[in-house]
Amino acid sequence: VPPDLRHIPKVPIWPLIWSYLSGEVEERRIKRIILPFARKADADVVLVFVLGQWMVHVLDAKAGKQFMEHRAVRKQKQPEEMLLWRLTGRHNVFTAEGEMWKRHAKIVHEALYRTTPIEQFASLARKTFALMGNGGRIRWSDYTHRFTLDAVGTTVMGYDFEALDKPEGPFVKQYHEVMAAISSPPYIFLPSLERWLPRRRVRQMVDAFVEEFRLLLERKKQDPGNDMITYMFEHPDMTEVEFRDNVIVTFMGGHDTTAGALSTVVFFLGHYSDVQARARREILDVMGQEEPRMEHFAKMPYLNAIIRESMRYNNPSNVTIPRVADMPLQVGEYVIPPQTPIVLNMCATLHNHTSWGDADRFDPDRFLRSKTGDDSSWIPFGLGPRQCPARNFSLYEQRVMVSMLLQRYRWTVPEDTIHRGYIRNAFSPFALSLPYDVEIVFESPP
Ligand code: HEM
Repeated sequence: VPPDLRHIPKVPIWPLIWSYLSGEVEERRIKRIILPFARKADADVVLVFVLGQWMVHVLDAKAGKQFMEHRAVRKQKQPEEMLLWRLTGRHNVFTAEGEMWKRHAKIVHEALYRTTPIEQFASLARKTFALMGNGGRIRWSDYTHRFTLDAVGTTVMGYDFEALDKPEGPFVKQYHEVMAAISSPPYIFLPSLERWLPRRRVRQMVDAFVEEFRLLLERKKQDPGNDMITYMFEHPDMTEVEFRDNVIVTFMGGHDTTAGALSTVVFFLGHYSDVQARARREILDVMGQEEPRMEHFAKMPYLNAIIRESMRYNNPSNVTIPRVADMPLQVGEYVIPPQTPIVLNMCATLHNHTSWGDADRFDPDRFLRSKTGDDSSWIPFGLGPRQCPARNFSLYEQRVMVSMLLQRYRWTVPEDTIHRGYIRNAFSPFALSLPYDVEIVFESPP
């Protein structure tokens, strides 16, 4: 450990290395190694060995705010070679900094604000139910991916990928192939491999996919609609490359994350039948058999609490992109030296016993009990100016899907589920928590 970091409690290195080598998912590593260590050390700021360097992990929202809202803090530069950046480009709201970020953020936030289409989410939910028919045993996690892909396609890009109707359609297939190739673990953990063993075919695949987006934008210019791209075009000072990169990054940020959240919340509702029954009573009282409207959701505190609790319990996003500063930073009781990478560990913050009490219990009511201070620690979308610009978009997408499911089906988790005991997430090179093979038994109420 560098001498200027030795004052910070250090998570033991060998269990971490073993965890990386065994392919353990990020969320398990945090709950099994980092959180118990921090609890024993009574620390909310710890050092964690990641990808060959020591990083500061912040496990508490108050300390998180100190650096995530600090003006001198910026995202750490990620390895140039990673093909993920070839895909997203570098001229977008996710990668830009300073004044350039402000410019992108203004346009993307404004466009997203105008694109929270409850009716469109509802129409795609209906399409999903038509495919599910009367129910039966269904691999729900597949449906969530198809639903969110079409949601982001139609609303952000004004383009229907038809992932629900044609899961093997050309665009969807191309997208999955590109993602699988750029997520190859050896190249994620050792990005310089791309220099020594360049993958020409994968580069061509990525470039071809990026070109698809460019063509889509070109077509959109002739055929505007009620979508984010059309609204972005109202800003003629943006370049073609900036339009394209923002659309790709929004498309990518908007799909897997919400799919994971929808898999988790429906799993928990299937697991806790009393929670499901109470939620159904609430939504039927408010909506009856009507289609959801924005004003309905203000009258559904329990549904909102369930979604919040589910995101607290298994947040799709475990850690932020590392941040750095050119000056020393006070974080909690520690001074962090300049250039030290710091991450907000959202998974740990959302399971911190000091803020949440019995953090391992699934308890939506915790959000309904007054004045617990819980809200300030509920940070699944990050913190500060760079927190997720699409948090409302995603929350409404979840509210629409779950409320409409409750109107139409009852469901349970099958006895032989692989998720007995705890919900299992797939391995993700981008440290996401996305449950896999979530099978649910749906039945239509008589
Ligand atoms: C459950 C769903 C989602 C979760 C948990 C989530 C989480 C996050 C988090 C934690 C960040 C901040 C990362 C950091 O600070 O390093 C972020 C940023 C971002 N998210 Fe989301 N997100 C979700 C859905 C979406 C959706 C639906 C979209 C687009 C339609 C989206 C687009 C973005 C973009 C563009 C950024 C970068 C913002 C910036 O750097 O200024 N996200 N998200």
